Amino acid sequence: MTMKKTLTLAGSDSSGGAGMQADLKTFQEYGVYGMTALTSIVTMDPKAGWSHNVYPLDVDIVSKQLDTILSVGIDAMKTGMLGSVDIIELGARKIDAFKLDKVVIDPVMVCKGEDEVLQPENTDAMRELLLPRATIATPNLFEAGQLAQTGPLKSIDDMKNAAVKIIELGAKNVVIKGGKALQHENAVDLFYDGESFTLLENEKVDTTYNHGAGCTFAAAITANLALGKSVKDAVSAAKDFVYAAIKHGWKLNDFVGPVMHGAYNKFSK
Ligand SMILES: Nc1ncnc2c1ncn2[C@@H]1O[C@H](COP(=O)(O)OP(=O)(O)O)[C@@H](O)[C@H]1O
Ligand SMILES: Cc1ncc(COP(=O)(O)O)c(C=O)c1O
Ligand SMILES: [Mg+2]
Repeated sequence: MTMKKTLTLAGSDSSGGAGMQADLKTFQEYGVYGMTALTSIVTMDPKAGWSHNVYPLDVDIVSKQLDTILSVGIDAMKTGMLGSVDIIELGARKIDAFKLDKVVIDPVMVCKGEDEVLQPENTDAMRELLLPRATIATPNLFEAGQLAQTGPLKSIDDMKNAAVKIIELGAKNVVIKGGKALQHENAVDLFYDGESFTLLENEKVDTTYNHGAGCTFAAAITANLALGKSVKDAVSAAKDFVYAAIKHGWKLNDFVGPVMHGAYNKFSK
């Protein structure tokens, strides 16, 4: 039996809901074979309100993981938390060297519940080196404002303006996640392919158990691309997948509630 193969170049979320853990759980739900190049390890401090610490890995270790995986070959890839500018540069070089053409860039800058950009120096490198190589970029509202350098996005018109800038910066497609952050009765995402805008909407689930939603969404897009869907269809399928995951989000402890990565197959099919 042959399987479609996917790569995630991402960080480890020790609490299991986001990062490469979310990616692998999502790939499994789609029946694609997931491989991981780990960039950084994130720990949470239970004595300090679950505040996050990021430990980037040495770029040589990341490079060796990528060589292992790319020697096998992949059908699609995603990036998540990248850890350092060196790792971003490495990712860009490998995308070029292996002519990777289904590339989902999830430009992770913040973790939910944290209000600071974890590694500000990475933002410029992602804008300059990864957007031009993106089949699709999947920023949340905050990240889209940072990449497009428009300041905070507060409306769908602001999202459209930022989407145009992100395409000008080189991404072939972009989906800006309005999610919970946008003041709107629904959870609205804006998809733009450089020609027309499409709004993806569903009910806004009233929950704080949404840890890992963005990673799960980007991983679902990646899996759908690997399976041969068009970019637009992959995004639309991923939106339904992550909606179910959020709807069935659950409490892990007093600080965090992850999405239920497998909820779509369990409850919505
Ligand atoms: N409360 C919610 N109800 C329904 N969908 C949501 C909710 N929060 C986020 N989403 C959706 O989940 C996906 C991930 O978005 P978001 O949580 O904003 O990303 P991130 O985790 O990167 O900040 C998007 O499709 C967004 O619209
Ligand atoms: C390793 C890692 N990647 C990505 C994220 C971002 O997760 P989300 O899907 O909630 O945007 C986090 C947040 O904790 C993380 O720890
Ligand atoms: Mg995110």
